Amino acid sequence: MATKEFTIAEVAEHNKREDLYLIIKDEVYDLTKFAQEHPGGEEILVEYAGKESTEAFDDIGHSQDAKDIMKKYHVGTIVEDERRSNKKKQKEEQKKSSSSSWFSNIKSKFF
Ligand code: HEM
Repeated sequence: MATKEFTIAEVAEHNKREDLYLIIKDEVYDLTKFAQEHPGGEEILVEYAGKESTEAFDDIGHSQDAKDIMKKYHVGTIVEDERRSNKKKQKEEQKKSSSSSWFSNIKSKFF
């Protein structure tokens, strides 16, 4: 089955309780129906609606059960260019973070 590809901006439009998508590890989930049943509560999912939620998901240490449930709500994948696993993008982000060191932050305040 071909999976649908989404841009991050497209997922961001599904940011409401009645229309709730999340990104976890470059995969897109439609949790509109599941949110009410979520053992961690509906509110937390609404808070992350339309957003990248990988760290939040991993930090909780979700069980294998949770990982099985999420497969049911999978609706697609992030387009290759915007994936976190995209090596080119990782390099660009490294560059970005190294150029915003404490020194360049201070420098930019003065010059
Ligand atoms: C597809 C996405 C998700 C599924 C299927 C899911 C499913 C579950 C399940 C089954 C549990 C019960 C505990 C367990 O089995 O691990 C749980 C707990 C929880 N989840 Fe999620 N979850 C999802 C996404 C998220 C996200 C994105 C967050 C945070 C922003 C979150 C926050 C929590 C919290 C706070 C708990 C309660 C943990 C506790 O009581 O100790 N969940 N979730």
